Amino acid sequence: MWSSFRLHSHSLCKRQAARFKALLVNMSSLNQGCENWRSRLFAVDANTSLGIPDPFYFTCANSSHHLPSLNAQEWPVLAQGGSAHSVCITTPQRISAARLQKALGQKLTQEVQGGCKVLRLLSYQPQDPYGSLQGGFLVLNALSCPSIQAKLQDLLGEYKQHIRFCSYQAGTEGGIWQCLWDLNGEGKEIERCRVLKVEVPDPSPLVVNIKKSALFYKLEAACSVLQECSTIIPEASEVLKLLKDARKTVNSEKKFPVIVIEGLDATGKSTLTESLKYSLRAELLKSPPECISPWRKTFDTEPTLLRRAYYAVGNYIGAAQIAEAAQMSTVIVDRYWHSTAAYSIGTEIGGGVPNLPEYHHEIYQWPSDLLKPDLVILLTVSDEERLVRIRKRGLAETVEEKELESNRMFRQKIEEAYMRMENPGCIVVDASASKETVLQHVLSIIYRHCALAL
Ligand SMILES: Nc1ncnc2c1ncn2[C@@H]1O[C@H](COP(=O)(O)OP(=O)(O)OP(=O)(O)O)[C@@H](O)[C@H]1O
Ligand SMILES: Nc1ccn([C@H]2C[C@H](O)[C@@H](COP(=O)(O)O)O2)c(=O)n1
Repeated sequence: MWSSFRLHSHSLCKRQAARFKALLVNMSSLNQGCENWRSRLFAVDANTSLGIPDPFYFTCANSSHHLPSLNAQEWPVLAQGGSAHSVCITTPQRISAARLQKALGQKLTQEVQGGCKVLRLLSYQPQDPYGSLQGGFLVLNALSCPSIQAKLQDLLGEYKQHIRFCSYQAGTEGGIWQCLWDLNGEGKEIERCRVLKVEVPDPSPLVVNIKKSALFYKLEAACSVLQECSTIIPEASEVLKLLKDARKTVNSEKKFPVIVIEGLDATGKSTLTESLKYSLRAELLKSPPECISPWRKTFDTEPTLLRRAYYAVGNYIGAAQIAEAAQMSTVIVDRYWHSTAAYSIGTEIGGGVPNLPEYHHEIYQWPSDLLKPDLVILLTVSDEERLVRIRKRGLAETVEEKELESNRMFRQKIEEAYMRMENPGCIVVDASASKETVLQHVLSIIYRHCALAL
């Protein structure tokens, strides 16, 4: 529709062209930010507990006619008479977009039950993956339910200025059609186009999303998120103030080694770091640093973008404290950058370990402006032993089998992400043995790597 307008406008007189321009402006607002929407590449994230083990990708027909059409059989919900709808968040302001993504996710999951699967959807324009990335959802309903579209339109009505709503239908020729809906007024269909098959795109929208909103490889990038949200979350200004104070006296030359202990919850980090502190007469620092921990709960309830910015800035505040402490003694750190990265990657990539980006991918690299430790130890224990330790600690008494299974996959993914970190990488230590055995094992590694006298 857009391209045919442009072609004809060449032959229009000035007045007609002006009227035409006004019509286009009108249409663009009607289309809810859907400029070039047909050239977008979509990624639907995996969700093992919803039975989608791998991500899948598609685009819609425009100039890329060489791509094959997606067959309705490839989306079984459509082939079997169910329905599919997508919601894309078009608001350009990233804090609002992140908060809307979280709110919509909760709303959709709560309100469209009964056979519906709400999957995370990301899309970008291939010529500008980072600048055009948008989040959203694909709602799959296995049951035939004619009222689902009306229900979704109703549910999404209050967000209509900030979203693009599409439905997907099986065509008589066996393909799939994407229909764009106008949520204003009568909720009319604006345009439809064929859904085309795409191979795994490079870069994957899922990875672009990690680099854009979950992992910050420069302090500046994390700070700008906290700055932007400081009007709505005053705690963000407090964190920035503490960062400024901490970095007033940064020592870049370490005189003593810095050793980081990493691992999943209840693998024995606190137990080991306390023992190391005593054995090595070292300073023990924790991450996030104590000075910002009063605001941890606040950021933990915020969307990924804000939450990870908080932890990232926490690492830089921690780095300033580490640098200072390393002037006087060996420093032991309970969690640091690898935790921020591994948990972000594990959370942002759906499904299991096979969906993680390959070894040596740039997302596994250390931020160039963050103080590097001399040694990173990753503690691992079996799932069974970890559960025993959690139960003994009394924090979680019962875990449903299904949840345990999906958590297991999640834990494996985080642990694998830890192991793929580079520069510095992690030395993996099986921490299933007794506390004393683990301590002696780790001490021997420290002596070997950090040239400390026995
Ligand atoms: N080697 C060990 N053998 C048996 N139990 C252990 C061992 N190390 C730690 N524990 C016990 O396991 C529980 C969890 O240990 P700890 O709190 O040190 O783990 P953590 O990794 O610091 O956990 P979190 O990250 O959740 O704070 C504690 O009850 C602790 O006493
Ligand atoms: N430097 C850090 C430290 C912690 N986190 C995040 C990762 C987990 O979500 C959580 C674990 O912390 P714990 O419960 O062991 O205190 O905190 C991070 O991202 N970066």
